[in-house]
Amino acid sequence: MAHPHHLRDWQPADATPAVDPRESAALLLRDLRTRVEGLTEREARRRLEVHGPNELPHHRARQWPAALARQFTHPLALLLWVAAALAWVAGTRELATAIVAVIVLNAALAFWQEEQAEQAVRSLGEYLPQRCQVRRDACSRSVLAAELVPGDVLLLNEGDRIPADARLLSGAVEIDASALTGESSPVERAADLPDIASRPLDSAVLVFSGTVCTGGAAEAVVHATGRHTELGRIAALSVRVRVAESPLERQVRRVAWLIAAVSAGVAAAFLPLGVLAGLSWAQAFLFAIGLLVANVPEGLLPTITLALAAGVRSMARRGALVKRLSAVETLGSATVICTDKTGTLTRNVMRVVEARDGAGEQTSPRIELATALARCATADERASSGDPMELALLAFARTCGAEVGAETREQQRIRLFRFDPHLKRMTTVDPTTRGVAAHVKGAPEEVITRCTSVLPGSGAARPLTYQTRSRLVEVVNEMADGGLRVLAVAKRDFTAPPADRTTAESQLCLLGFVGLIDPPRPEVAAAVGACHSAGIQVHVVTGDNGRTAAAIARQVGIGADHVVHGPALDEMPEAELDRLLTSGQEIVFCRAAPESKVRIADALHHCGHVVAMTGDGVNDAPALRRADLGVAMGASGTDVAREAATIVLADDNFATIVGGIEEGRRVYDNVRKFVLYIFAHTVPEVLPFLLFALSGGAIPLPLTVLQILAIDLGTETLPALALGREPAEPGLMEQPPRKRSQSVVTRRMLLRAWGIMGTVSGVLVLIAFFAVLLAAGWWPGTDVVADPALHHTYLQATTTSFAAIVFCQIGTAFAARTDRTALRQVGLTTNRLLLAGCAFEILFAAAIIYLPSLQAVFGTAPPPAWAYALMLPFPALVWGVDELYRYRGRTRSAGAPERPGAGISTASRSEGSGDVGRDGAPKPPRPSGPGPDDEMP
Ligand SMILES: Nc1ncnc2c1ncn2[C@@H]1O[C@H](COP(=O)(O)OP(=O)(O)OP(=O)(O)O)[C@@H](O)[C@H]1O
Repeated sequence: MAHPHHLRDWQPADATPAVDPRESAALLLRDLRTRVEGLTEREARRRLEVHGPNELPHHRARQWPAALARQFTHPLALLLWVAAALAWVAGTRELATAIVAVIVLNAALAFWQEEQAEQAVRSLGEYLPQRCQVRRDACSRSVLAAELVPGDVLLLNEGDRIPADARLLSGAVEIDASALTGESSPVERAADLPDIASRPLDSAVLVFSGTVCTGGAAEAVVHATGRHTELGRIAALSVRVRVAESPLERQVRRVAWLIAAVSAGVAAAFLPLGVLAGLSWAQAFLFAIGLLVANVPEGLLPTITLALAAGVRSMARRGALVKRLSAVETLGSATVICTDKTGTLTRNVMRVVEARDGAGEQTSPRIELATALARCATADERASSGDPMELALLAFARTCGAEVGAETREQQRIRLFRFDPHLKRMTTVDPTTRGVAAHVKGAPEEVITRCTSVLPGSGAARPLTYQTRSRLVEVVNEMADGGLRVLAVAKRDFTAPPADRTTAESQLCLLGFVGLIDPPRPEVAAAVGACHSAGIQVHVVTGDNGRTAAAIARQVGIGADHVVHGPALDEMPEAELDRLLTSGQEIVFCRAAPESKVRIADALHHCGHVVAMTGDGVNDAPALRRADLGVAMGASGTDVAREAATIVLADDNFATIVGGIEEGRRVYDNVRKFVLYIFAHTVPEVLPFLLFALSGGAIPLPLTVLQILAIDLGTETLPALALGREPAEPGLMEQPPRKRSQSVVTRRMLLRAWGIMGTVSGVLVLIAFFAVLLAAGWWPGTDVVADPALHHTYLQATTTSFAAIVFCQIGTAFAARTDRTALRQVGLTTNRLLLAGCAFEILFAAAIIYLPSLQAVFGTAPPPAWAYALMLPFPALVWGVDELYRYRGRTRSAGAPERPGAGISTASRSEGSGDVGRDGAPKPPRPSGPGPDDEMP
């Protein structure tokens, strides 16, 4: 862009025009060099260059030096520092150095992992940039909030986040300024209120960036953007992303501490044992430290954070933006989804497919009906902005010959009583040739009760009789049963504008009904099926008619045997609601007020469910906050809902929630695989030490301390990380949801890690060790240090132990890839990272065994070739025994009675057409009962 030089040289800081936003609107417009019609697009671009983007300066969320320092000072690291100091004091400088190297490496790795996690969450903002409506070149358009400039005319609506500081020009809004002022009750702001407040924040004509519009509509002129706004000045950046510790991380931290305490205990116990076995105190001390260092699980926590962050990333790719790391995990344990209908289950692309006259008959629509629809709307067909339902109604009105231009409509309109989700109707008062008329549209039951006459397909209006009324109810039910959204349209003529809403909406003449079709999204039925086999129930909570909602629900396979009407829900006692929600039926809550969602979320939570609740409107915010997982609509939802929610669906699609649940389950599973793998090495590492101690020194130590360090902190790291990236296991979505209280470490996991894979590895390692020693003529009690020939054999034997553990851990890694299924089903090569990790593991081990410089440090000597032949089957043996254990588990559970939670899938399949329930109602998804997966005490 060509700019005069003086403009380009301007610093944004000096560029704010010195205006007083509290002067009169006319003066302010003049000072900002703008008009009610808005800036021109070209001028807006120019100003953007001058004032800079409407963004707050990014101060990095994390101060990296502090974050790095934390990695060196967390309790587990401190434990290692103590060990290093002790090693130094004991005179073993190289061990001390090795421990310090371990601390540094670990800190670097943890820092990098956390940085990655931060980055994953931070970048989410870029997926969902805030947009706002402005008027430019006299037309309304949607622009990025970051491109707003002083002088822009903002069009504010219910649910919008205020993107900049502005002065109202017309209209009135209700503002929630709690983010800025801490005041939680909404305040009234209107263009024509007197401005008598002492501080600008309280001014009745100003609105500020960072607050939200919870009701009403207004136009306002922007006077400050970016860091010149009040929000920018107080630098109270509202933190959108919370990186609080998740329950999973808390649990793992506990486990890490438990292991650290056990290792410290084992190390302390080793001291006297070692001395009894004939070691000097100094040597025993050294081994104790080695044991301690080897078993402190330093890498556990950051790796889990990284796994969660990877989950956040891949969910974002699937269209679900998660604002909190822990939500990934919560999603994986969801047991119930409460979903909206329009836009989530359906496509929100509406079309009028049926019209009836005031008597309920199918005739060609009269112009009165079309005119009422054209007048009673806020959408703009030409700009295709506004509610999709209204756009469909306008299109229909146009084909019936009505004038649907938004501009004339708004100019002529005398009053607008907005759509209210509680009243379920809206009304406008517009001029007619003979005076004025109130045009009403809304839910049929709300409108019919306010009618006293009907307009048939031809001829004059006639009184609404009792018979006609029952006929109308039948007609509406018939239309709704076909899945149509039915709206009633009515009008009343006045000589002068009615005084209030009640008058405008009384003694109406029913003009007819329109039925809109909104087909289900094609992918939803499969997603609902997936929920059912995963033991997840789906309830529908909608403001729409029960029959319409039930019809749509059935089309996508949701049970919908029980339809609960809003008023009935309001009167239902808590106990009955709890009973209903635990009955295992899938329920359609219809004509529900937004507050009902809070009640449903609370009741479900009370019954032990983990609830994902969707919402899009301002009134949904409390429910979104209250549910375990608030899910907001990214495309059609309001800013308010998006702020309150934990997850934002970029595409508003129900199927995306289910994708998120699968992702959450996968991440949780992978963390467990990773923990299993890390745990399994304990036995083959500790067993040699115990043998040495218990034999009273007759058996030389089969493994050195530095070799243990090389395994735990060298060869094993990459395969462990790779397990965190394992693809979803087959049958993952056929498992019932896990219990909310279930611990990551279960008894079954410990049995596999220590009892099966660990024990097998331990035995194999000792076999290899003794084979090398015995082959060279060693016998228990022979001193391997005194005899130089035997000493070399001893070095070869310990190296063989080291190599054997590496071999066994490769088998463990492959076994850990699956929790229940056979590895054949998972596929041997499906985790490329793991293959690479194992290759690294082997290269690293080879370097330690064969590079002379490393041989000196780690005390290694290349084992004889036949020892490798002996060890070659080790991976297959370790994996094979675990494979047998899993096989036994599968055959057992196949013989056992069906697990609860899988009930839903069976019910829905056996009854066909997704008609879940009836008598064979699905069981509520109860996570698997006590069994081998029993929680840790
Ligand atoms: N713009 C409108 N004008 C008049 N009536 C409306 C309008 N929008 C909705 N209604 C009526 O109010 C009822 C409830 O609408 P609301 O938007 O609250 O439902 P909802 O909860 O969004 O439904 P869904 O779950 O399908 O998204 C609708 O069934 C319809 O009868």
